[in-house]
Amino acid sequence: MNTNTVKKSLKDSVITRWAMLLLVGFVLAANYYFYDALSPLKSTLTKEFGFSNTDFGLFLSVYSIPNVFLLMAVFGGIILDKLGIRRTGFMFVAFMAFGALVTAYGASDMYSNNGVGYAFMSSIFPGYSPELKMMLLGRFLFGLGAETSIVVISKIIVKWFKGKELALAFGVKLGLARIGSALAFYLSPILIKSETGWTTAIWFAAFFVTSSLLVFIIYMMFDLKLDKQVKPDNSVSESNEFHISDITDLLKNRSFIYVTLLCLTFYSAVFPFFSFSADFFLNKFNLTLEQSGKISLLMPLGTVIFTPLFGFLVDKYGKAATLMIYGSLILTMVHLAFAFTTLSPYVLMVVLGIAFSLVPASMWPSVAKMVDEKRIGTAYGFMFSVQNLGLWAFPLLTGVILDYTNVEGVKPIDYTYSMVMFASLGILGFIFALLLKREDKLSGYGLNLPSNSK
Ligand SMILES: C[C@H](N)C(=O)N[C@@H](CCCCN)C(=O)O
Repeated sequence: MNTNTVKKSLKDSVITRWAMLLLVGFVLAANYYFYDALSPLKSTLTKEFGFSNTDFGLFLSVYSIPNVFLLMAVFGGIILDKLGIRRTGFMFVAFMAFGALVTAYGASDMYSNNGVGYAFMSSIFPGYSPELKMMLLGRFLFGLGAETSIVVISKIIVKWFKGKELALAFGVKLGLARIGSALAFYLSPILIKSETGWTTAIWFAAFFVTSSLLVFIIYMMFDLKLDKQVKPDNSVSESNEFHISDITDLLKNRSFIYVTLLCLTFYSAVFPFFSFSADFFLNKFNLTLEQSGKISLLMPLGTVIFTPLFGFLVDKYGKAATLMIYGSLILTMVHLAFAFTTLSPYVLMVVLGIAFSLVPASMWPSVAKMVDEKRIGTAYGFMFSVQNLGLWAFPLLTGVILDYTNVEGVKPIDYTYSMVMFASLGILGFIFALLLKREDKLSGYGLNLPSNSK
C-alpha cells in the first residue's frame, strides 16, 4: 500500500457535501417556517382567542425561555460537543417537532372541545385563556428543540466545510432557512382561509417540522459513514469531556464577547421586529393581511440571494469585521425610516434584507476563527443563550409598548415607539461591531482575511 496516498472521504466530494447541506437546510427551513408561521395570524389570534398585543408578544418570547433561563442552548452545545451530532441532533429535532404539534393542538377545536389537558389548563392562571396556555407550552418545547438544533446544524456545516467554502456554506444554509420564513409569510395568510378552518395554517407548519425529523434521520446515515471514514475507531468519534474552562476561556476572549453582544443586539432588532412586521405594515400603510405578509417576506427573500453572495465574498476577499459594521448601520437607518417616514416599505424591507445578510454571513463563520472546532458547539450554544435573552425580552417589550402607547381596540396601531427601540438596538450593535474590529487587530484572528488564509 502506498502510504503517501491521501485517503478521500465523503466530505471531499463536492456533490456529497452540498447534498448534506440541502438535507440539513430542509430541517432549518422547517424550523424557521414554524417560528414565523403564526406571525401573520396575529389579528386572527386576537379574533379567535382574544389575544392582546402583550399575549402575542408573550407567545413569541416563550420560545426563548428554555434557552435563556434554563440555559438550554448552552447545555445543548455542551451535550453536542460530548454526545456528538447524531444523538444530539435527533433528540433536539424531535423536541422541536413535538413542541410544534403541541402548539397546533392548543389552537385546535379538538382541544377546545374539552380535549386532553383542557380542564387542567383552565384551572391554572385563570387570567389567560386555555388555548394561550397550551400554545405557550408547545412553543416553549419547540424553542427548547429549535435553538439547539440550529447549533447542531452549524456544527454540521463546520464539520463538512471547514477549510473549504465555509462562509458560502453558512450563507446558503441561512438562505435555505430564510426560504422557510418567507414561505411562512406567504402561505399562512392563504392557509387560514382554507375550507378546513384557519388552524390549517398551524397544522401545516407542525407537519412540516415533523417531516424534518425524517430528513434528519437520512442525514444521520451519511454522518455515520463519514465518521467511519475519518475516524475508523468510531467509539471515540466525537466524545469530548466538557471542562468549565471551556466556558471561562470563552468569557476571557474579548473578540468572542463583542461578537456575542453584537449577536444579541443585532438579532433583537431583527427577529422581534420581523414577527410584528406583518401587523406593522397592515396598520401603518392600511393594507390587507395578504399584502402586508407579502411585504414582510421580501426581507427573507432578499437574504436568500444576498447571504450566500456575501458568504462567497467573505470566503474570497475577507472583510467580515468591516461588513458587520455596515450591516448594523444599515439596520439602524431602516428602523429610523420605518419610525419617522412613509418611504416605500417594499424598498426598505429589501434594504433590511441586505443588512440581515451582511451581519450573519460574516458573523457566524468568524466565530469558527476564534474558537477551536471541538468547542464550537459550546460557543454557538453560549451565543444563542445570550441572543435568546433579546429574543425573549424584545417581543414582550414590543407588545407591552404597543398596549401602553395605544388605546385598546383603536385602529390603526401606532408602532413609532417600538421602532425607536429597534433602532436603538441597531446603534448598540454598531458600537459592538466597531469594538470587534478594533479588537481583531490585537487578537490576530484575522476576521478581515479570506476564509482559507486562517
Ligand atoms: C435564532 C437563532 N438562534 C439564530 O441565531 N439564527 C441565525 C443563524 C445561526 C447560525 C449559527 N451558525 C440566523 O441568522 O437565522
